[in-house]
Amino acid sequence: MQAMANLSPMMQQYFEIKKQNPNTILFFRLGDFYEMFYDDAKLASKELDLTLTGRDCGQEERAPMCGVPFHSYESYVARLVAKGYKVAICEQMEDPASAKGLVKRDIVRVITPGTVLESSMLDETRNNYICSLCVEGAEAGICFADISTGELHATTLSGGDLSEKLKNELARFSPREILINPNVLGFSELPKFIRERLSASMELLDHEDFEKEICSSLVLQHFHEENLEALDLSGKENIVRALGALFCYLKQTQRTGIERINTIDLYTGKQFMHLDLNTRRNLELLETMRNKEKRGSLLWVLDKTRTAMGKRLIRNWIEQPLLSPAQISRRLNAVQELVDDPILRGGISEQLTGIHDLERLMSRIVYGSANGRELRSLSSAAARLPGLKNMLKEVKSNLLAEIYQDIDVLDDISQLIERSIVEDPPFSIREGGIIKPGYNEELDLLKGDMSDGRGIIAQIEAQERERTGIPKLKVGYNRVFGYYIEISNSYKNQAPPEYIRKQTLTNCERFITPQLKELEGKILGAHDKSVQLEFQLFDAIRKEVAAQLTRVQKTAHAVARLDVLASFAQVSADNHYVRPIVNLDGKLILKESRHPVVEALLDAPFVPNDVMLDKNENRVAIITGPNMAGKSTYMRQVALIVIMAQIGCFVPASYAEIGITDSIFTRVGASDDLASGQSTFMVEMSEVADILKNATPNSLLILDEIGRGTSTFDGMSIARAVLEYVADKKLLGAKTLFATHYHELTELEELVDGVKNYNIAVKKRGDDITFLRRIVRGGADDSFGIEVAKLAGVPEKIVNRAKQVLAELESGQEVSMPKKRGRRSTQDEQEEIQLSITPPNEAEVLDRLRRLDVNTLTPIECMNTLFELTALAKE
Ligand SMILES: Nc1ncnc2c1ncn2[C@@H]1O[C@H](COP(=O)(O)OP(=O)(O)OP(=O)(O)O)[C@@H](O)[C@H]1O
Repeated sequence: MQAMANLSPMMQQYFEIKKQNPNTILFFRLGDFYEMFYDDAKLASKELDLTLTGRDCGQEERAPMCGVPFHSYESYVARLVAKGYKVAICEQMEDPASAKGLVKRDIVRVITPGTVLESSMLDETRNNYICSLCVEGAEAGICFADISTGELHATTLSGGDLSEKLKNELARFSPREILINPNVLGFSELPKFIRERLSASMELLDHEDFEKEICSSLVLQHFHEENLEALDLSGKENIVRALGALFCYLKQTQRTGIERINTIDLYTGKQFMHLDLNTRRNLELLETMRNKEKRGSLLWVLDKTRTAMGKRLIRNWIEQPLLSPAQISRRLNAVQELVDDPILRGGISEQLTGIHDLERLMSRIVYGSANGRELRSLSSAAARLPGLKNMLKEVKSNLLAEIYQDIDVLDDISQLIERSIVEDPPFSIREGGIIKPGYNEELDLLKGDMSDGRGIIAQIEAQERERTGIPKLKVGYNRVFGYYIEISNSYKNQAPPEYIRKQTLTNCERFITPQLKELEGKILGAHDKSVQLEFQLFDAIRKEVAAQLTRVQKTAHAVARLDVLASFAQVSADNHYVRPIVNLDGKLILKESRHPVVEALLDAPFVPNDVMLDKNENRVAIITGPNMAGKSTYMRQVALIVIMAQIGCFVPASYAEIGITDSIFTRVGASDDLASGQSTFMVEMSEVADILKNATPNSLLILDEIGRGTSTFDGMSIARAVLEYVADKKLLGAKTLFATHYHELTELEELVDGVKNYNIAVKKRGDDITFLRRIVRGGADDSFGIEVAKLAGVPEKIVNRAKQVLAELESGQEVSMPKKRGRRSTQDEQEEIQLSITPPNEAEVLDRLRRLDVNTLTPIECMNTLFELTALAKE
């Protein structure tokens, strides 16, 4: 930084910008490249595999530098942003302060993980949220904005275990970037959770950024309101603080375009079913636990949406089951209408198929970064809206009728774009070729001048050929000389004296003439003017479209809802789902219910089962039965069906009555959390503790093998105590499915009110068992663990020994040690080894092994031979 005076003006600008933005990688526009310098260049060269070069900057040492092409910068930025870096795009612009019209460089936008707008950097199926979190005392204001769609959600969290609540809320929205006030650091485990569980980047702001007065004026300014009442924000101080800090950050990074966030969705936890982090993961709502894949999740079964907007909304709906029977029925009525009318359903899905992502297109248009192609995409999406709306003309259900009202066919917008933008516009908006002939008279005149000029050039070529008698005379153009006359070497001596020689090439000479230069001035002048005018016209069209933001957003939301409802209807019709009857009396009655995901994955037919839970005699079902019988599948299917019903979808059963459930809690499987220093059993118990603290009488509890992580008696005692607690109406009395291998617990049916025993039937013949997958009343008397171990391929010797131990335990005897064998002969041992490894091609494998001389082989050859012999042995 020393000797700033020696630096070139460009590098001086660089250092000035860098000083203001020390933690940001500057992408500095130079011609057709974005260049990075010094530490940024070193970092980018490492992270992006770019070649590091040097640039002379007027200092002793050359500045380390690397660059990426302008037209493909997005992929490089995407890679840096995915790693949590911030990238600032610096563009050249005319400096109005400079009399000489010097070029000034400045940041036009900072791209951070939560502020990405470029479609190539976004996953169209999910929102890209930025979160702002303000904790003050026992309360937190939290908001989530997606600047690529214009959504903004905000709420207040308080009471209970605030840290757990925050984790749940953060996990539900899964933001890419989180702005926090210093008080958040009081929850020591939260930053770790943000980094490791959410893989989000975290920005610690100052207390002043959340200052009450400043934040409320920023919020009012943003929404053009006079007071907080108008926004329903009075008394919601922490939401205002979080919003203020968010708007300030967006203003600093985005510079323009944040006005597309024009409404706030102020939600409360009371609208939606409570699903904690573990439950969402255990029930595999959006992705599988093991591979984090969509295939195998509930979303995978339900998502038949056709648009990106629908894909994003269906995720939100699945994660937010409703609590109001009226709202659930509204969705169910719409789904019913679409299930009953396959022609309407098919037509809607056909029309939806060509509708591009209106929300994200509009964001880019409002931001000012959309090009001609994106405007054309908007108009081709809009062109499908009249057909779509027309299909809904006679719908009967309220929700579909509302969607019909909300769809604006946007014909003025599509007409404007159709009229003004060419069909296949270029990528760049600064090189012309974008505006249609006939749209603007002045542009047409300029283009006319250009083509007249080109016509005259063609005439000149013909005239000169005739006048000079040179048959190969040509008029050409290049960026250096402009228009010139080219004569091949064999005729160059015939060039008339008024031709001015400009360039000598190997085979020809190039000349200019005053007439050609005059014409060139006219053509190029017209070209520059027309490119300039095209850009201005395009910008004006873009702004005209941007002014229609609210209409497009409303339509986009209507399209998204229709898409999700049509998807639910399609899945329901395809899989013979039934409409659930939603009630408030807590009854959960299912006839012939199925697991929606397992039935879609299984090749064999799925065995349906009934469910009977209520708030009285059937509060708790203790489910016993062999391993592998289907206990977990059964319990999860009940939870998934409740969720499906409460998001407004039909359910996989022949009959379903669903009592509104305010929360579902699951404790399934065991997962170590070694990183946090917690053992399997510790994790299990802390999850159980959370469930018991947060469940209500209207919750559904899925408890799978509580207590299995410790010794039998400890485990069984804990399981029994938990069961007694959840069953007791005075303590909790929540509907519970409780799977266990502790058969002793089945005696609770006799002892505790509301407990019923069930088991999943198997058929035993000799040592073999067949899984019937049917749930029946009563407790099982055996877990058939040893038989299942045999099925799983545990060696027979061990299975036999296990049977012996079991028999001794069951008869109350002391377990005897296995009989010691006498010394075995070497022949016995060899036979045993041979028995255990005897492959079918034994002779050949052994023979080749004997003859193998590894010293003559390369390591690769050795490996290949080994693979070959292994394969042969297995044949
Ligand atoms: N109703 C059913 N119809 C057909 N197949 C089923 C059914 N229920 C379960 N299965 C199959 O049985 C497998 C095992 O089921 P599940 O994991 O639910 O058994 P489990 O009783 O919980 O076993 P464990 O006690 O060992 O945990 C499932 O992966 C599924 O393929």
